[in-house]
Amino acid sequence: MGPEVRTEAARLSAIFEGLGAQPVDTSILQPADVLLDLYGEDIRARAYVTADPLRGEMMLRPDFTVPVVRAHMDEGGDPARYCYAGEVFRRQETDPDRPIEFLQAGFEIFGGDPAQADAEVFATIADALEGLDLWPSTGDIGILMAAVRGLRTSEARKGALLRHVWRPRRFRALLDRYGARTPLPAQRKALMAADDPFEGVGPVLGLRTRIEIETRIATLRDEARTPPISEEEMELIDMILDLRETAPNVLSSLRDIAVDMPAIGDAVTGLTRRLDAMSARGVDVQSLPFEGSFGRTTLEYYDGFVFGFQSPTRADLPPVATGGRYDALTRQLGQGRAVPAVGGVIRPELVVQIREGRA
Ligand SMILES: N[C@@H](Cc1c[nH]c[nH+]1)C(=O)O
Repeated sequence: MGPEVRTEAARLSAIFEGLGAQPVDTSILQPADVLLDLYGEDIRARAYVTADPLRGEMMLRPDFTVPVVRAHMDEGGDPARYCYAGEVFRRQETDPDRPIEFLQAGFEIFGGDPAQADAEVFATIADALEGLDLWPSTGDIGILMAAVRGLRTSEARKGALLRHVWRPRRFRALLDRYGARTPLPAQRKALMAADDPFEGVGPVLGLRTRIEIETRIATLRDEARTPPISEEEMELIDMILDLRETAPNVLSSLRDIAVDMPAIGDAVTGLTRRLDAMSARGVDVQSLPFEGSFGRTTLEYYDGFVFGFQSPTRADLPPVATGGRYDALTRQLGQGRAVPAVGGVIRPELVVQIREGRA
């Protein structure tokens, strides 16, 4: 890594510190058994995990956010803001040109008004990247979550959809099944119809007990008896997933959708307030892109505003900056306490690479 990269990381840290963020460090080796699940499927597959004889499973930190939240929930008072710069580690499964170890310079805001904090994080990162002509993307996982929670269907279905919000393909498949757009697989249908599913199957082998299997079949039967999600609600969810427009146009579509789906009302008000706060900070909200599905494939702790900045001329590079809101993560690590929180990171190596490519 060249000295320019360290200089760039220091420049970014100085910007965050200038906003009152307290510099923090986290151990490179983190407890995997406690933390790894919080990242979700993608990172779980990409973390470097090792075993320590006394501490159990350890991993090379895949990011700073989770360790910083953990430390804050253990010992910090609200509100608080932190910044950091250091290496994170992620396996690359397919692309050998992507680094497995890279620097992140970032900051996190705990507490305060969520719309203001979202706007501050986004505007600070946009300003820090000024001159690189990057393209922003934004989204809001909270809108889709609110829509799912408001569906007129069983809690079991809502729970399953919420667990898969970050996995678009599985979410789609589940939704289409619940909306009766795809039929039940033949085998499942036969199982549902059988008077005694154990008849003629011989002794119960395998890892699951008979009681576990019976409970699972009862759950599947409940599911099969639940009426399909209405076509009207299916279409509203589709409309949310397909949103891809400037933020003001998305906002007006969402207001229309909220008439038929009042459950997203608060999330839409939150988006309105965020856009106002962003505009007050000089963000060009009129042309800001917003996608209903943005941020659904990365970190599973995001549950509100999400954003990224990408080079339009270097689409081969990963996003230069990413971030988002993760209120629920603070509750998971807070032992009963929770605080609204948002943050973002910039990758100094990519900033230098793009800047040099343009020089
Ligand atoms: N930790 C995230 C970025 C982030 C910081 N704060 C919120 N999000 C990442 O590694 O992509």
